[in-house]
Amino acid sequence: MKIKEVRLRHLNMDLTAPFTTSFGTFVDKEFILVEVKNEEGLSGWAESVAFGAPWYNEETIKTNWIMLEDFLIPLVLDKELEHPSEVSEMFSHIRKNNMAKSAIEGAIWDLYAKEKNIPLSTALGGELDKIDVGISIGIQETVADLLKKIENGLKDGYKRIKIKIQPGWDVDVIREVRKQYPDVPIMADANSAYRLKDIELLKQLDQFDLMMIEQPLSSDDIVDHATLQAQIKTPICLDESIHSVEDARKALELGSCKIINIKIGRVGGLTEAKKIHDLCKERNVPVWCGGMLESGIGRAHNIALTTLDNFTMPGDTAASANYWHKDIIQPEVTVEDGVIIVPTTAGIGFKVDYATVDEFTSYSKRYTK
Ligand SMILES: O=C(O)CCC(=O)c1ccccc1C(=O)O
Ligand SMILES: [Mg+2]
Repeated sequence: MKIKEVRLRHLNMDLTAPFTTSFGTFVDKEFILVEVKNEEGLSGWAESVAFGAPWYNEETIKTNWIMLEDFLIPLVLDKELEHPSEVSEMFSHIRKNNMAKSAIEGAIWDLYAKEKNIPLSTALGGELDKIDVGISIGIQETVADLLKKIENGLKDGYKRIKIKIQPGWDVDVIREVRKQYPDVPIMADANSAYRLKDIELLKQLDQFDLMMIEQPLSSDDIVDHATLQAQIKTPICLDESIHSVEDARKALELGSCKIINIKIGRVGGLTEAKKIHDLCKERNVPVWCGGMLESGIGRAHNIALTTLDNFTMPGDTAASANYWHKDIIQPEVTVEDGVIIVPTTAGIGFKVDYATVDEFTSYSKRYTK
């Protein structure tokens, strides 16, 4: 396989509703779409999940664009590749910038699967033909608004409800939700909003039988999380703190978490994501696939990854319509009874809708050797 051309596009898509986390509110999603082409003009696609501002991690759309243009694209253009797993090796001397790396690595995985005429899920070694998904609900203005969103999510069939929390929107809110829904699988995601000094408050969450609490403490911490996990019953799931299979190994060895949220972008690509999956499987630690408000292209990658058999908990890959007025793939991602049917056609398994891509593209650039 040889990459003869790379095209970067900058897109901006309006969300159907604002999405609020402890670190900020999204009303739209700006992102970079990566298209790689081989000698026959076949295209592979992926997106960067970096946000416009460095809220979730240190990367942004602009830092990703620069990393891609100055370092990552030149490393892959016109190189003979046997397998996409070589890409993360080629990038290994470049520190961090995982979302930028993942964006081009993912596009190469898609192209590889298309060249082989197999689904991306199969190329990754995934075997599930359908996957379970849940929904992530942002911080709302009122508890009534939250209960309404949960009702809609359950009506749509989602298999678990994730509730974003932050100081001031936590124990009392979850109590109300539990009162209304005593048996629904519920989890909370704090996006690093607490510190160990909040331990008494976090202990109170134990009474609600949550599936897990996601990333309660600092985004760069695995030490305090271990202290916290030893003192609460609710399983901790790490998101922001895990950037690699090595981070996962250390967190598991310290007892910092009992579950890991795998996000392809956060860990630098599909190859590393699979390694984390494999390590967790070996250690009987369940994983699930997180989301970054992706367009259909990122969503398709998440679906493919989730077909690996240790993705035993519902992920955040909700339907396209949960986020977008119109998605950039055909067909859009749909969810029925909390299940997504895994596509069986080559690569990501969804057609890229060029006209809609163009509609949302503000600028683009083409790279050749
Ligand atoms: O629905 C999704 O795509 C995931 C929503 C979500 O929880 C999220 C959205 C933006 C940034 C971080 C997170 C997160 O999982 O922490
Ligand atoms: Mg999270």
